[in-house]
Amino acid sequence: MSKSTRLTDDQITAGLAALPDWTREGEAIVRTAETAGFPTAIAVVGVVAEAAEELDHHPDIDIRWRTLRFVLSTHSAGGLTGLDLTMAARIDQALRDA
Ligand SMILES: C[C@H](O)[C@H](O)[C@H]1CNC2=NC(N)=NC(=O)C2=N1
Repeated sequence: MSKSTRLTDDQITAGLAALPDWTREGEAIVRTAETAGFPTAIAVVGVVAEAAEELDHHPDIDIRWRTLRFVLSTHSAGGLTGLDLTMAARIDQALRDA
C-alpha cells in the first residue's frame, strides 16, 4: 500500500500501539514532550525539520519554552497515512537523542 493512502481506523489503532506517546485527535495524531530547556527544544525542532524535508512530510510544531507539541496529518489525503506514523517514529527518535 502507498505511504500516502489514508489508513483505516483499525490500521491507525494498530500503528499507535507502537507509538504510546501519541494520541489521536480526529484526523491527526499529537504528541507533547518536555525537553531539558529551550535550546534543547530548538535543537529537536532542527532534527525534526531535517527528517521532514527528507520525507517531504511536515508536522505542525508548537514551541512553548521547553515544551514541544507536534501534530501530524496528511493534508493531501485528508487524514492519517503511513507517512504520519513514520514521521511520529522519527520525532520520537529525535526526542530520545536530545
Ligand atoms: C508538494 C508537497 O509534496 C506537499 O505539499 C507535501 C509537503 N508536506 C506535507 N506535509 C504534511 N503533513 N501533509 C501533506 O500533505 C504534505 N504535503
